[in-house]
Order: sequence, then C-alpha cells, then structure tokens
Amino acid sequence: MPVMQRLAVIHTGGTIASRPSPDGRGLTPQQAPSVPGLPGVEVRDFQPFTLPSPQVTPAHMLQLGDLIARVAPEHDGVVVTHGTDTLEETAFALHLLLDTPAPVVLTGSMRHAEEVSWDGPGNLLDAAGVALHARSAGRGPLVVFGGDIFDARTVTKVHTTAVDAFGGYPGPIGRIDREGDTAHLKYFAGPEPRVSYHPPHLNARVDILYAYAGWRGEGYAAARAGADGIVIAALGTGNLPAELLPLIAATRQPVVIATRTHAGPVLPVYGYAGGGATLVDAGAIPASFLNAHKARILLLTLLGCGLDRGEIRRVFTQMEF
Ligand SMILES: NC(=O)C[C@H](N)C(=O)O
Repeated sequence: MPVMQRLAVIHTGGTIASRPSPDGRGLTPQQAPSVPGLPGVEVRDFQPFTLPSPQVTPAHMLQLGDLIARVAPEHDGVVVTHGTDTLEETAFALHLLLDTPAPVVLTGSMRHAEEVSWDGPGNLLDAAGVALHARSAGRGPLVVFGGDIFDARTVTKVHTTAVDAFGGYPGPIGRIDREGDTAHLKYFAGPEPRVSYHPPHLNARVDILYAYAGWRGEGYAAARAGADGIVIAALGTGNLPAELLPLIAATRQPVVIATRTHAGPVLPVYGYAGGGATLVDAGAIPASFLNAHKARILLLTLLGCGLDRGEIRRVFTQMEF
C-alpha cells in the first residue's frame, strides 16, 4: 500500500471563500472552498475564522501561527487560504513566527466561485502541490499564485483585479506548472538559514505614515503621542522633507524608514536635511527591502518580544528576518 501524504488546509476567508451575498450587497466570505481531488493525499480541513482579509489583524496572525505550529507536525504540508488584500502581511508574520519544517503555503483567489474565470481551484491545487513537495521544506511560508512561488519577505499584491495579482521585487523564487496529472516544480535557488521569533503578543501600536512632496509632518505628532513605534513610507532610498528631521530626532520610540518606491533597499545615501543619512544619524532605522506594511509587522513582532531600540536596529540592519 503506498503511503498517503497528509495535507492540512486552513481556511481563513477571502474571495476564495466568497460569493455574492443574498441581499445583493456584494461579495462576502461564506463557504470555504474544497481542495480538488488529490490522489494519494489525505486532506484535513481547519477553519479558525472566516474573514475578508481587510478584517484580519495581527492577533489573527498570531492565532494562525499557533494553529499551524500545532497541526504541522502531524502533516506533510500546510495550505492556508486567505484574502489577497492583506495576504502578504499574514505571510510575513508567519515567516517570522514559524519554525516548522513542514512547508506552509498561502494562496487565495481573485475571482469568486460563481465567476467563469474562478481561479480558486487552480491556485489551491498548485498550493497543495508546493506544500507537499520535498524541495519546499526549510524556505519559510511561501505564497503561491498563478503558478508562481513567492518568498513571504518580498511578495506583494501588485494588481487590484488581475488574476496574476502577486509580484514584488525580485520576483518569484520558483514555479509550479502542470502537464496532465504531473506537476513540474522548480526552485531557482536553495533554502537559506532562517530566524524565528516567539512574541507573546502582537499588540503594540505601530503607525504607518506615508510621505509626499510638501509633507511637513502632518499626522506625525499624533503618531508620536500614541504609538509604540512608527514606520514611514519615505521617498526613494529613504529620504524625507527637511521638516521631518527634527521631529524624528526628538522621538524616543523606534522610527523605521521604509520606501514608497516599489523596489529596492533603503540606504542612508543623502546628506541634505531630511536625506537618508541625516535620518539615520537622528536615530531612524532603515527597513532594508521590506515594504512599510511588512516593516510594521516586523516592528510589532520585535516590540512584542520586548526588544529595545538598539536591538530592533540590529535586526533590521543585519536582516535577521
Ligand atoms: N481577492 C481577495 O481575496 C480580496 C478580498 N477583498 C480579501 O482580501 O478578502
């Protein structure tokens, strides 16, 4: 008798679980999708919550991480279905939280089950194929969409409606394609050593501010007064208007500088007032390659672990994530 592989499928909602609501008021998550037939695979379903992903919070991410850590040892792979809007935040939170050897793969859909272009079954099948593949182990949680396999640190939603909704610099780390019943899976590089974190909570308040031409720091005072940390989606390599420099210098909480540009690192290059080098001299922490909302997830995690500003700076600058 061939040995059955065991797959856990954790449903959390999103368009992949949505249909038009009976009151005609638009799509709502209603029913978890079933995984298309997988010969030789025993599927166990879990449904910790059913939410549109704009309603998913860091507390849900922690809950999901705990559930995966519990079920992963009894399975060969784990698939998580999730709404696409905040999928990358959950994927990155799980990347930070989990050290399970079983592959964990997130997916979703852009079209719902009653549309002719329903992309749920294909994405689920691909995600299952990736999660059950030996070469997927040790890579941290992955995102599979449209056959592309993405690293949780770099994947981002790049289109509001297209079926190929995910991308992100420098692009997919692998690809799954089907030829009849055979899946072809290819990774373009090997796994790397990983660091994981075990925060007791993700309850800190971290605000994100978005920089623009002519910003004089509107909104900054409120963030400084109420937040445990601030992330700024800054300009280019991490620069800001000059007015922000004294505000950042006077802030005792960690201030992380990400970029609103869609690719590339934050680097302290410029020495004019508000240039990245002056912000770092004033105590700001460059976010490396993380976008602002992922930098926020990392900051929440590190604050939850009780790290101080110096330790937080080290994690971001040494890329211990
Ligand atoms: N395609 C989707 O899943 C979008 C949906 N608004 C969600 O994130 O829940």
